[in-house]
Amino acid sequence: TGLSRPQRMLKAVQKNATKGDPQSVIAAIDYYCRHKEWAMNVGDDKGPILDSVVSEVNPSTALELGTYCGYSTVRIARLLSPGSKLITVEFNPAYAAVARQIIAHAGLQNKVTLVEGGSGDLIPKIKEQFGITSFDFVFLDHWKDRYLPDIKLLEDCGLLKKGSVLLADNVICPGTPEYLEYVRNSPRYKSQYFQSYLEYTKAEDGLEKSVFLG
Ligand SMILES: O=C(NCCNC(=O)c1cc(-c2ccc(F)cc2)cc(O)c1O)c1cc(O)ncn1
Ligand SMILES: [Mg+2]
Repeated sequence: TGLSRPQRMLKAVQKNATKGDPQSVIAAIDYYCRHKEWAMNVGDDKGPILDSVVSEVNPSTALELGTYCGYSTVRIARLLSPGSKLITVEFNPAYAAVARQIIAHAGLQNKVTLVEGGSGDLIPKIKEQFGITSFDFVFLDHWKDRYLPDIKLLEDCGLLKKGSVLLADNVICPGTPEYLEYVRNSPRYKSQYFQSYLEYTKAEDGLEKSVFLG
């Protein structure tokens, strides 16, 4: 049945983006998804909000849950200071295979570690496997019903510290009601909603930024 949607997106990047140029990779994906076929990248409406939070935090250690094709991985990694690391977790091997090639096309493979597996299984192993004590920044963009259990897991594993910033995609569409209720009502978080649009559409969506208070 030919190429998958992620594989078609990869071909568009390889055809239209300049190797080693993250901005051209981002532009090629956004063009493809807006004019050819929709895909669940954070996109060019929410993307600048992601960029501004990453730039403000300037994380030494960052975690992304839900790589998909690597679009937000490239957005985040291109803004990291030298010596900083982004770990990105993807459950779906087909997605991970495309993401590795898109991240490499952008020339960001040295800043990114892509780990294949379920976030619930991998999070408890991160300290020992990567020698990371805590994350300055976490981007949540994976299965929407995993957002809440996974931040509780991050808390329990001691991977968040005072000031760690969580940024969650899709809090309106598809929606993450339990997660939102938790971060907005917990005394352990200071939460803020950034209204935007579902990628490449006119539907409402937004990002929730939550600072861990320790
Ligand atoms: O689907 C897996 N991950 C993507 C999570 N992300 C989403 O589901 C997602 C969905 C949407 C979305 C919004 C409106 C709509 F009509 C349809 C989809 C938008 C987004 O921005 C997302 O981020 C997945 C599969 C698998 O086999 N293993 C591990 N993960
Ligand atoms: Mg998303």
